[in-house]
Amino acid sequence: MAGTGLLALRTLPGPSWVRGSGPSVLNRLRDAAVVQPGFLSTAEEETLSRELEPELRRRRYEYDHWDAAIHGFRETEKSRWSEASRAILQRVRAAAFGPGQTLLSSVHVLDLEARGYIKPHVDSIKFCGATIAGLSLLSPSVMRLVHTQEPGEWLELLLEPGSLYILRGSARYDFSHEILRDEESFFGERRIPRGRRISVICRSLPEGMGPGESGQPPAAC
Ligand SMILES: O=C(O)CCC(=O)C(=O)O
Ligand SMILES: [Fe+2]
Ligand SMILES: [Mn+2]
Repeated sequence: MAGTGLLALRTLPGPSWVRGSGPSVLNRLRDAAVVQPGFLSTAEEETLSRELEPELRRRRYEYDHWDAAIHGFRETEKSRWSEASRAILQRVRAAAFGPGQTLLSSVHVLDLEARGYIKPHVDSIKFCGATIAGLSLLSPSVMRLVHTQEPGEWLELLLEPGSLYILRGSARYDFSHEILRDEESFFGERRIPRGRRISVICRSLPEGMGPGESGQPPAAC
């Protein structure tokens, strides 16, 4: 019979929605790249998608330039929300941000179609502060983080619908992040078929910048 000690050893590498190139990077990013599966209830997922759908549908998917980070997407910066959605966003704030952090006044809503994807990038340090927190709706996806100086160091996050991810500190500044396209959408051996995915992303303002001084952040921050 296996003792509890052995069981603990076997499950040590971390939660089943985070994988990495090794124990050192998993340990270092333990609090910097976080996934909370099931953060949203089914009712909350529906509240958000019902509210977002009509606004998104007015826009056309963009494919843009060969060097753009995001392909097959439409997006909006949303600052007016229903009361039910405001309560959800308040929970995100409490879960992801510290009391000293100010958030960008509008929330980034990104709709990736089934063949849409996001190439590796680091969010602009001019417009975004130390913390990025995103809710995922509709389709699961895999977010990959790769160290910008040490490409052998990586992390993969399994983002199920209803999950919240948080990137802060080193995960946000020292690693690029990307959302894998359908053909490459694997979490380890496990195939994660990509459908349409909507993300709702809250970001902190760069330190020392008041809410009125942020200027106009670019569409994809
Ligand atoms: O869709 C997401 O969760 C991430 C989007 C992203 O990386 C960005 O807009 O900079
Ligand atoms: Fe990003
Ligand atoms: Mn961006």
